Amino acid sequence: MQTSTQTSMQTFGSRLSAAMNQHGPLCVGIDPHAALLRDWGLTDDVDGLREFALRCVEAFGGHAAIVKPQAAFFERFGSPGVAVLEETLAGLRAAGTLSLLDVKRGDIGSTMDAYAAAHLGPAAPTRADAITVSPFLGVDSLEPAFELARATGSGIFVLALTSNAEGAQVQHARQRDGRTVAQTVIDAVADLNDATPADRRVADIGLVVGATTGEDIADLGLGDALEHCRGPLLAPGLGAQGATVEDIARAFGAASAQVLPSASRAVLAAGPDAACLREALRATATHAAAALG
Ligand SMILES: O=c1ccn([C@@H]2O[C@H](COP(=O)(O)O)[C@@H](O)[C@H]2O)c(=O)[nH]1
Repeated sequence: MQTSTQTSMQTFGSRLSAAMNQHGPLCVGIDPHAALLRDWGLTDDVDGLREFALRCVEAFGGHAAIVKPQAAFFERFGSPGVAVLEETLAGLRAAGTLSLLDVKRGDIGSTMDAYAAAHLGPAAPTRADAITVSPFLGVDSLEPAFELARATGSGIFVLALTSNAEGAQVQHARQRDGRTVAQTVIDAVADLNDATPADRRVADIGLVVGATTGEDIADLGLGDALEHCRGPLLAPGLGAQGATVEDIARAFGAASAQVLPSASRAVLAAGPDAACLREALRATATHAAAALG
């Protein structure tokens, strides 16, 4: 039986869809690389990290469909860096902006339960509206995260076809039934999203499909499966990794309306001025909206 909280709770898919309509289909990353800290005139330490991350919150909060802090760049400073991550996520929440924490978690179910609680639990210090997860211990091992996401109106993005060339070693491999590993992940997510109302632009469980994977989508025949999975398709690799929004539109075809291109360095290079960062975000989001329809 549903509780009154569950019935009144908005799903992640509907919140994301509204944000994509309002701000354009773009996910902007907060990736405080050492080189970017230097370019912004900041020190490569936790003070520099905090200044960088809070400047991004100021620039993107209220202006982006969704913001994706990359956990690794915070964790490299240990617990003070994680405290900055908590502050960053809280800042985005206060601005009413969706957050997607890129942590790529994946483990046996009993441990996955704890990872889910750490990032999707209602009172967790590093809670986000959505997280990235790795399915390579089996998509079913991620069930505790799917379950908590359903209970809290959060989202999950499952790695399927990543933007790096090395991903092919695993993701293009074929199983006994002839399907690639990538296709198995996409089909499993389609099953999870099966009950999503037909009028919803995107469902709650998404996939990560790199913006750079256009030829692979075609060669592996994944276009239809991506469209039918109904989930948002996070497409990292825009800009710094060489992909353009036109590449994305060509590669994803009929699934283009579900695509959420993601750019970090390409937008962050406009810093450190918050107005310049916001302008770079707006220009990229406008371009993406025009290309993806
Ligand atoms: O397949 C993947 C999955 C995740 N990422 C992450 O996205 C950003 C990309 O940053 P750019 O500066 O826009 O290249 C980064 O956090 C990656 O870890 C990805 O690139 N590909």
